[in-house]
Amino acid sequence: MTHDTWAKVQSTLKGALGANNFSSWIEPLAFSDLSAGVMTFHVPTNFIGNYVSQNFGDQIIYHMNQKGAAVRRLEFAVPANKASAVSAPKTATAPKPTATADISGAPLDQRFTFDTFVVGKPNELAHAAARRVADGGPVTFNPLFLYGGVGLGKTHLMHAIAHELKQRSPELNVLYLSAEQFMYRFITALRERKMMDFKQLFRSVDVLMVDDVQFIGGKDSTQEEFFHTFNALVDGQKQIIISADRAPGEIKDLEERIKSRLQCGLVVDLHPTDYELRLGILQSKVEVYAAQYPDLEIANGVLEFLAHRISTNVRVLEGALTRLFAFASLVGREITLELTQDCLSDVLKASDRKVTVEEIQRKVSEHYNIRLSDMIGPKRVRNYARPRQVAMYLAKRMTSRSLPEIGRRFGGRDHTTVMHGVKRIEELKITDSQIADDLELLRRALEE
Ligand SMILES: Nc1ncnc2c1ncn2[C@@H]1O[C@H](COP(=O)(O)OP(=O)(O)OP(=O)(O)O)[C@@H](O)[C@H]1O
Repeated sequence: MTHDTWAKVQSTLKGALGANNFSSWIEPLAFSDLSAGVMTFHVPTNFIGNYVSQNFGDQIIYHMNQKGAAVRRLEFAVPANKASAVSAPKTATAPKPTATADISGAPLDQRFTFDTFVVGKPNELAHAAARRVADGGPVTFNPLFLYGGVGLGKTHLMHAIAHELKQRSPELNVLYLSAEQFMYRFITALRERKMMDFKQLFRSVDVLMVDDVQFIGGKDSTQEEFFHTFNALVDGQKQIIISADRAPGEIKDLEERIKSRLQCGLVVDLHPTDYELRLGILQSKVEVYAAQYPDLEIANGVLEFLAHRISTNVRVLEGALTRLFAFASLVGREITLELTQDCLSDVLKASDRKVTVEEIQRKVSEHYNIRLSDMIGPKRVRNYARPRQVAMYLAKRMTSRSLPEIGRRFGGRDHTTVMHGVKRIEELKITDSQIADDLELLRRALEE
């Protein structure tokens, strides 16, 4: 019977989580047992158990209960024959999922601290506001509302605040959870008729952090409960920190009264990263990797290349670097530009800003005030040759075109000519500040 229920829940989860998430996280779970409200799964590794417990635990419990199985808690165990292969503890227990059972929120990522957060122009205000809240003391703005696009550091900053607050005042009751978890807890409390406990629980915290609050848009009863929780905490001078992917006023299907409450404190946004911030983040991550892979060398220009080319979000940037280091260590080679382009061709393609070689040629000829036909044409006088090399360099750096492809677009030149041009500009960039300035200006103009 329970096997059938689990099979049904699996198919619900497949729809809810998407095929990729499903095959990565839910499929590896082997249902083992359900007794006294504890549902046990066998998992291939503790990592999977922990991840599922943190990210999908509440949903699994919710759907199991919806389908009539009384589940209060999940447990994940690595079967004995596999356990010897992993060093982590044998079982991973889900954070107690019922709202009435405890006050634990979602776990905090130990890596998300202020120390590891790189500050640049796009996020300096959000960082300063987060620091202020993390300093504790009297509540000056309530709530702190952080918003910005995907992967720009909202969760990182929230966890950093939580770590800092807990370190300064271990007695503080800091609760961090996603809006989705808030909803699941609320629904569970309703179903189990434990709303009083739920209310008490949420009103007893000193600091409440709710991530991705846009999730409650359109969920009327959750909004209502969130509104009351919010008011009670603000009245009690408790700090609230909220994040969302957009400004309060722009959250779809969110009641006006909630929008206006969310705007009462300090609303700050994390802007999309700029080149300098991306480079700073890459440099700081490389320091971490350097300790992990002491034998790996990274060639000059690789980080700059990645910072140019991957501008979608920090998560993608980090993922690219992780992959690059893993790949280089497998093949035991230095991380060169070529290796980077090989290893990350799909990521680079996906985040291609779609700057074309033609655009580069046009911008460069305008910049140096020469005719496009002269830059592409056969003349070798320096007035044309240098801008041509600059354009070749930018084409290599800013597009995913290969050397022969670039050569073809420069009047059918050979790939070795392009390679020579790229190398020459790389050298001049260091010795000739005029060239370095030109490159920077052109890059910015092309990125716009
Ligand atoms: N300024 C930064 N310095 C260092 N790491 C950063 C910075 N900004 C983001 N990151 C890293 O990028 C990844 C994504 O960040 P995070 O999860 O905080 O994004 P988010 O804004 O909450 O995204 P989402 O909208 O998807 O929830 C994390 O690994 C985080 O550590």
